[in-house]
Amino acid sequence: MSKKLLEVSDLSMRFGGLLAVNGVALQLKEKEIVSIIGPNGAGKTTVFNCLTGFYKPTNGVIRFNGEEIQGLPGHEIARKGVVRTFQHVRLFKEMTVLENLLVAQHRHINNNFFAGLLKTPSFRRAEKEALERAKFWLDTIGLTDLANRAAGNLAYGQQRRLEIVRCMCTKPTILMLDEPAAGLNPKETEDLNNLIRQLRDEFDVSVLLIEHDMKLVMDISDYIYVVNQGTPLADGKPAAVRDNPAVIKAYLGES
Ligand SMILES: Nc1ncnc2c1ncn2[C@@H]1O[C@H](COP(=O)(O)OP(=O)(O)OP(=O)(O)O)[C@@H](O)[C@H]1O
Repeated sequence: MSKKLLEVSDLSMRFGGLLAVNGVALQLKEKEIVSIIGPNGAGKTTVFNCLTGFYKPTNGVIRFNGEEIQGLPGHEIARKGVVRTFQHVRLFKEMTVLENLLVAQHRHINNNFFAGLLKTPSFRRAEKEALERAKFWLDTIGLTDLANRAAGNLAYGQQRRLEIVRCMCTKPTILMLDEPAAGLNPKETEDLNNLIRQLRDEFDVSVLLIEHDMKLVMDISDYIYVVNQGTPLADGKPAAVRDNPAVIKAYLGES
């Protein structure tokens, strides 16, 4: 049986009078793709923000590899191997495509100020490895020819893919994607679907996905959690969730 990586129980987040997340529980096992879905404002991104240390949850336990991580600062959670993309593209748009991937690895390269200043052999080696890793990921997503282009000048779908491999440069255990298909055309969404599967199959990441594109969610997810107004509504395998009357009602009730 595959190992549980992430275990969340009774997670709540209150903003003043608003209980944005109310008793959410979820699990993610090794090499699984798990989605969180729900109508607009359901609390999905707030769950991500709690898991990645952007918010300190009001209540609940978040275990990563058995260790409680709720309330830890974001950089510590990222260092443990839990990394994310955002709902809106957050690349360094003025920097080149390649530079965006190098910056992501600064922690590995610049870990010692004097080593950097003196360009010691270990520093040079780390720099070389970072460059090789960046080139590898550019090749994987077919952006090698655009390595020296400003990231902001890439097509939107390319920017989305670049953001994902920027996370991969830090060798994550859990990759969290917040609406990665938003704004993509059907071909780009298909490419995204293949990329996520490739990352899981070849690079052993486990994926937590927030997504509104139901075709993608139903196709790619091993398991789905549905939240509505901050509260867990249903969870199960894609077919069971798709046919769940409460889920259908929550979505149809939205329009
Ligand atoms: N920092 C904050 N301060 C106050 N309220 C917030 C904050 N962040 C989120 N909220 C509120 O919490 C609720 C849940 O928002 P959240 O962004 O988590 O929903 P979502 O399910 O990700 O929505 P969408 O699908 O539209 O992105 C909303 O009512 C939102 O206005």
